Amino acid sequence: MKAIHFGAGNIGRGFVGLLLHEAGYEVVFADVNGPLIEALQQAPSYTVHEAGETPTDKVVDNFRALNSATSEADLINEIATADAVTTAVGPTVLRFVAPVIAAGLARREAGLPPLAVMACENAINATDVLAEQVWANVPEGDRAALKGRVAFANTAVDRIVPGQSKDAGIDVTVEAFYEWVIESPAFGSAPPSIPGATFVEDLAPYIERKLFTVNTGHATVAYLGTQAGVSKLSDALLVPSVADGARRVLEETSALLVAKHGLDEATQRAYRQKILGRFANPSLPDTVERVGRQPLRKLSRHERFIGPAAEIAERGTRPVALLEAIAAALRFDVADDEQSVELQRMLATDSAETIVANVCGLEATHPLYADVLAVVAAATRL
Ligand SMILES: NC(=O)c1ccc[n+]([C@@H]2O[C@H](COP(=O)([O-])OP(=O)(O)OC[C@H]3O[C@@H](n4cnc5c(N)ncnc54)[C@H](O)[C@@H]3O)[C@@H](O)[C@H]2O)c1
Ligand SMILES: O=P(O)(O)OC[C@@H](O)[C@@H](O)[C@H](O)[C@H](O)CO
Repeated sequence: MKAIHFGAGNIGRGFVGLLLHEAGYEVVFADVNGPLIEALQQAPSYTVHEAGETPTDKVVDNFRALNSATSEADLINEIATADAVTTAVGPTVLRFVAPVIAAGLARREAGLPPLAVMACENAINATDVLAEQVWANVPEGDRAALKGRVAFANTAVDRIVPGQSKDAGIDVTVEAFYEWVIESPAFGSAPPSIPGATFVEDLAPYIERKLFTVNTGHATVAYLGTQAGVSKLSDALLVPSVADGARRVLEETSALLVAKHGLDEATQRAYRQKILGRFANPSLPDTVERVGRQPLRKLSRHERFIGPAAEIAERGTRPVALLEAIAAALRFDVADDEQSVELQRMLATDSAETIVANVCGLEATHPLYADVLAVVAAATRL
């Protein structure tokens, strides 16, 4: 079995690549980072260090690596004969990998089993977004013929993989916990064989539970921690106001998830407590800068803050802790984060109305609008 994995970064090497390797796939990493690809090409293996109370090392071998910026023709041929394509490049990068997947499909022999395509990004229905972009790169007249050659499945991936130290090379330090949930109906009776993954009929409750608990909580700790002057993520939870803010945010999103998806309240309480414990793991060298990265994405309409806050407001409740977290997110000012710089520029030059419309995607008639407008107005420097 062969899998092409786009994005040989933290989660790519430390999670998706590892689980595909353990499932018996030969993994072909594709990335635009030239030095990273060269390092992977020169190494017979790399090690995933699971940090925690019982540190464990796992060795990944049987992989190859291709520079997707300079070896496009080779990559297309690899996709044409692969069993699976996965991505962990970031939701905004999917449109750049879509054309090469489309070209690989066009080369694929009709007799081969459908190519399993799974985007492993922190976003609701990321594979649907990728699929749309792949089909946009296939001439209309060819689409019907290629439909049977591919199966697109949404997934939810969960493992904290922090930024790696410069001397780590291609090895990766990760937390021990992981969860990969894959929506199965697209595969019919032949889902890919990935023993480390869980296959479910409907991903919606799983991706929302993950994004609105793990990622809402994580980002809250990052933004409140930044305001408290802390850099290491686990240290932020030692600040009582940060821990309290995260706890209250997760109570709000949990109430929504329980009401919306019928989750068991006690199970959800245990889930969020476990997650706060994962954030507090001092063996993980994670930072508020990484977890808070790309605040414009994180403040967008269907993401971890506005997404649940909007639904809570639609149900007639005011999301107080989420609004406090949004206020902290607006203050995220990190010089080497392009979106943070852009956000601060907007706060200095644009009206609150423009920012709420363009960043948060809320219409003036929405029940959350006035509250978000007030929070943004307090952060603008006009
Ligand atoms: N790190 C985590 O804890 C974690 C956990 C779950 C999900 N995720 C999600 O996984 C995705 C990747 O996150 P990460 O932390 O691994 O980031 P990362 O920056 O470590 O890795 C992303 C990789 O994608 C590569 N890339 C960028 N553009 C590309 C292109 N056009 N073609 C091929 N490769 C390209 C980059 O060079 C980089 O190596 C994000 O969507 C993130 O939300 C991350
Ligand atoms: O990757 P982002 O920027 O969407 O979010 C940052 C972190 O919250 C995220 O990477 C988590 O570590 C991960 O989602 C845990 O599963």
